[in-house]
Amino acid sequence: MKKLVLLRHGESVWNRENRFTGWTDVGLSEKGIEEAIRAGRTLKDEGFVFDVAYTSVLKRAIKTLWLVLEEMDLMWIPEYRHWRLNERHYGALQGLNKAETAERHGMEQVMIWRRSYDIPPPPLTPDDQRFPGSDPRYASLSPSEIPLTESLKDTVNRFLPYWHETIAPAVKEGKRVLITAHGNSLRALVKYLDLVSDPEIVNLNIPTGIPLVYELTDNLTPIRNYYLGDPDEVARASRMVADQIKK
Ligand SMILES: O=C(O)[C@@H](CO)OP(=O)(O)O
Repeated sequence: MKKLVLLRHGESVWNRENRFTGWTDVGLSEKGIEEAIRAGRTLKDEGFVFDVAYTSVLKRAIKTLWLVLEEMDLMWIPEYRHWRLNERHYGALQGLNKAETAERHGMEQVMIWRRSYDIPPPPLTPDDQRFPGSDPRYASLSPSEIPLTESLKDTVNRFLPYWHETIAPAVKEGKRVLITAHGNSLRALVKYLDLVSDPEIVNLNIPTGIPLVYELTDNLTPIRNYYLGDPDEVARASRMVADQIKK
């Protein structure tokens, strides 16, 4: 049996302000730092050890990884950062308050932008200062790989090549893998691993800073998954994510 641990970064400053974030590179809030340290402590107390870690090129996920590894006394293991693990690009919604956006456009529309599988939020224009085209960390990407917006389906499609080429082979080879990433990039991976249907994925919300453990067969078919946390607390935290568009 193989094990894989997924961890959404701790609360970010824009999570606290309830703003759509996407590829915006915001840091962790004080609470987010505490959540990451707690996640590291829990993993250590539960006897987890990692051989390698993967994260995005966004500092809220990188910092979460660092805090976890520090807490576990595993700062020496290899860490790989890749843009394919980034949060789903939120297009022209990036920076807007979620509840205010729902007031302006209606809950139903925002729910579609936020959670539908294949309808993306309104796109940025390439001259928008939020467009990541001139950010040096994306300099090696082809123009078609730099998003103006993304649906969850787009996120699945750009995440999976890295999963198949890099992460899955490491897990198959017996490496104990930790992935620290984002609410929607992890939803993309969960959708793929658990064969979640398009309508069902709408209801999946991943809370910040709570490790999600996957037990997998040698072929990486999921056997079961569970959060390392009190189930009531996990349910409450997931509901809070879902409710961010309510006032
Ligand atoms: O703003 C974002 O990038 C994501 C994650 O924080 O938000 P949501 O849960 O609304 O998809």
